[in-house]
Amino acid sequence: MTGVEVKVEGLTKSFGPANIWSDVTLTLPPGEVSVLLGPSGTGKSVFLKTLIGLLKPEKGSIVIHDTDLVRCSESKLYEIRKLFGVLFQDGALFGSMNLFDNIAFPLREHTRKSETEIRDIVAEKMEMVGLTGDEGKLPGEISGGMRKRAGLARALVLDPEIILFDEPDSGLDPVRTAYLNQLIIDLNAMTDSTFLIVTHDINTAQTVPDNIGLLYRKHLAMFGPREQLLTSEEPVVAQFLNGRREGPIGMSEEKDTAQAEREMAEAGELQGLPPLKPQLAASSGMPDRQAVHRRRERVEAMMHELPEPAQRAIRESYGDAGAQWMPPNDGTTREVAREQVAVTGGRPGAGDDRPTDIHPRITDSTPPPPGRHQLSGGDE
Ligand SMILES: Nc1ncnc2c1ncn2[C@@H]1O[C@H](COP(=O)(O)OP(=O)(O)OP(=O)(O)O)[C@@H](O)[C@H]1O
Repeated sequence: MTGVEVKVEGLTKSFGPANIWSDVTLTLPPGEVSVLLGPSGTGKSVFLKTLIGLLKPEKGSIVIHDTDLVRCSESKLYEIRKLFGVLFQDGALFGSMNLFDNIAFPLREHTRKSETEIRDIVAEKMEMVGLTGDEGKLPGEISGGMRKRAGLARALVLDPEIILFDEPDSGLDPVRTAYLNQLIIDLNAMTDSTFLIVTHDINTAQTVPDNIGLLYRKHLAMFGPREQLLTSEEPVVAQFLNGRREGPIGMSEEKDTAQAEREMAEAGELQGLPPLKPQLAASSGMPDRQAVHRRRERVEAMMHELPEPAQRAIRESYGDAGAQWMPPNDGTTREVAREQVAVTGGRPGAGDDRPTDIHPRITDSTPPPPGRHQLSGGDE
């Protein structure tokens, strides 16, 4: 099942007089993985809760399958909510139920499936997250990483078209986070669902998503292809990606502009961004990630809107083949560039006839990731 597009327009949310964010507009592309970043307290969790209709915004719309969640009836909202799977921070498992019953819970609540069907579905989802054999364990008897994976199996059990992850990496060590990130990419390859991940983990933001958004100063400061944020020269982005004190983000709120500018000037040499890391690819043996191909078409169409560093990074991420479809920097039109692709095998000016790969996988220089069967390793 392919994930669905989520179109958010002009969304504004306040609690009483306290405005959390205003005029948030973004589209989660179907089946792609998006990450939402932002300093603590900027309302990322509130955004997730608003998306699934648990909180009502004052303004704006959230359109899924032609239905505006903000304005639809309660019964329609109930139906639309079934399209969502949510992984809460702690997995949100029932402490007194074993993993099987926890994962079976949404099926027993929302469907009329027989116990035999439920057993098969639960077994399938537990296998997907590497928990086969742990059905009888209680949440209190397993590690935090396993609880996250059990929560993920439960989020998957109704075959959702959209999966929301609220800080999936919180409380996990870097190694478990790396396993979980690989699992997220593999699940995306298996399900082709639309993913939105809220995280503070810079490595997750650098290596997992196709798109990144940043909530800052009560607005969505940015949302676009991962390379757009990861190469952005905005001070707030540099501060966030480098985890520094110097910059516009303060301890409890944003600093005033004068103080931030003073600090930035003093720490001028710290302005740079960390090197761009390659995006994780699905593990070997996994289905091809369909989102990679769709995203490539989509990014091609919007290339001219992106800043030059982002364009360069995208081109580089596709390696030699990137020259095949990116508008060249020499003023040649896209049509001419396409002709050059046809004639020269993709490198304007190159006359050889090396074979071309129309949809090469995003390059990933990391060692081959673990297979599903290994995911439970080391968690006990
Ligand atoms: N139900 C509520 N009623 C009133 N205020 C709320 C409610 N839920 C959240 N808030 C406020 O909204 C703001 C944003 O909270 P939220 O948890 O979404 O931030 P966040 O960006 O997810 O933070 P963190 O990164 O620390 O998890 C906070 O000031 C919080 O106190």
